[in-house]
Amino acid sequence: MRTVAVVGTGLIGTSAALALTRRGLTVHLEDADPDAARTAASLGAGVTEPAEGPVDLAIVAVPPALVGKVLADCQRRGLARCYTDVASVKAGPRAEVAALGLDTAHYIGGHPMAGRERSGPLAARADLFEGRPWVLTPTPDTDTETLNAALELVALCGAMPIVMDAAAHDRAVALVSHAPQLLSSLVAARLENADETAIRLSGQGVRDVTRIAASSPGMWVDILSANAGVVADILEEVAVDLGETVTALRALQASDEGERRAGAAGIEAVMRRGNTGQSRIPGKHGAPPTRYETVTVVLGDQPGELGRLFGEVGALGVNIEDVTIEHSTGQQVGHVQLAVAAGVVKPLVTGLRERGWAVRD
Ligand SMILES: NC(=O)c1ccc[n+]([C@@H]2O[C@H](COP(=O)([O-])OP(=O)(O)OC[C@H]3O[C@@H](n4cnc5c(N)ncnc54)[C@H](O)[C@@H]3O)[C@@H](O)[C@H]2O)c1
Ligand SMILES: O=C(O)C(=O)C[C@]1(C(=O)O)C=C[C@@H](O)C=C1
Repeated sequence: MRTVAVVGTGLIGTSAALALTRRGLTVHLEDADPDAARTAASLGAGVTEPAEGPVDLAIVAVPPALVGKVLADCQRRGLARCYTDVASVKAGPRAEVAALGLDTAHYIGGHPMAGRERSGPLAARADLFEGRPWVLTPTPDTDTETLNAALELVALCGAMPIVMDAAAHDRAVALVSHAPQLLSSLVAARLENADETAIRLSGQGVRDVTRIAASSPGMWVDILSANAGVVADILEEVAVDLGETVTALRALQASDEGERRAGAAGIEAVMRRGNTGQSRIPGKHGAPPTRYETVTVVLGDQPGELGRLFGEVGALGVNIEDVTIEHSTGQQVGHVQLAVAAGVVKPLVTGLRERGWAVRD
């Protein structure tokens, strides 16, 4: 594959385009909003000039409800030999593509399971898809060249292909993406009118749970409209759990000791079920979940400190598996939590302290 067109140069389109240009492919960028395409080009994601002939693959990266319409336009123009999309729901776009009588042999549905709570090209990252699952939903009439082009796209973006049926995909993402999005929004919604003194105490817990509550409402109405029934079923089950949790909490306040014990058992049960569910989430690259240790470094809020820290961790021969940065309101320092393999904690802590870093015990 040498030439690609990205139609829709928002977060996902531009991230894919950046990954592909870095691999030496020629990427042609277009968007209904010319500013978005120009911005993506200025980031090095490709060129805004149209291709002279059909490109090898066109990636339709527009909101889910527009996939059918935009694909129809691309196929009418003969933009590419093969087409894919990246929409967060798969059955709806596929039904629309069929209803519009489009060429289904040269179109394959796709969905990278990576994103951000921000939209637009400026939020794009070339490494957004690295190590992440990327679902492909071929049908019996998908032609082999199209499947291969999509597999090559996934590989070039550093992601892991997962072939699934569109309906099974939609049921799965209802559980691991769509319901969690609404639950995050519901938790964040409690903060809407909360007292400022409470908000100022926000630590990492509430930040972790509410990060995706900053996502685009318009995009999510579009996504949830195409998967509403399954998501509603999951939230109904959550509502039952919530009811039981409230009952357990009330019991914890009872004067009767037996009732209090039952309440504690109820809360412990929900915590344990949560532990079990959380531990099933795969680690990097789809590998079994790995237990990393956390080393917390206190960092002065000055330019370049983070880069210097990462450089020195690298010089100590330690691989950073994940990183979380916690800034407390009104503080001039941040806490950088480095997730590293358990075996390297001791030498890392010693090495960093020798180099003058404040490492928390
Ligand atoms: N945001 C995420 O976390 C995420 C993750 C995976 C997949 N997706 C899916 O990727 C797709 C794009 O999402 P995004 O987050 O990049 O959104 P975005 O809002 O950042 O970008 C969408 C872009 O599509 C453009 N567009 C709209 N109509 C168009 C048209 N008719 N022709 C050409 N361009 C048009 C918009 O101008 C915008 O630049 C969606 O289908 C979404 O479901 C999103
Ligand atoms: O991490 C985020 O910010 C996301 O929005 C990612 C996320 C997800 O739920 O995992 C959101 C929707 C997409 O369809 C795929 C990925």
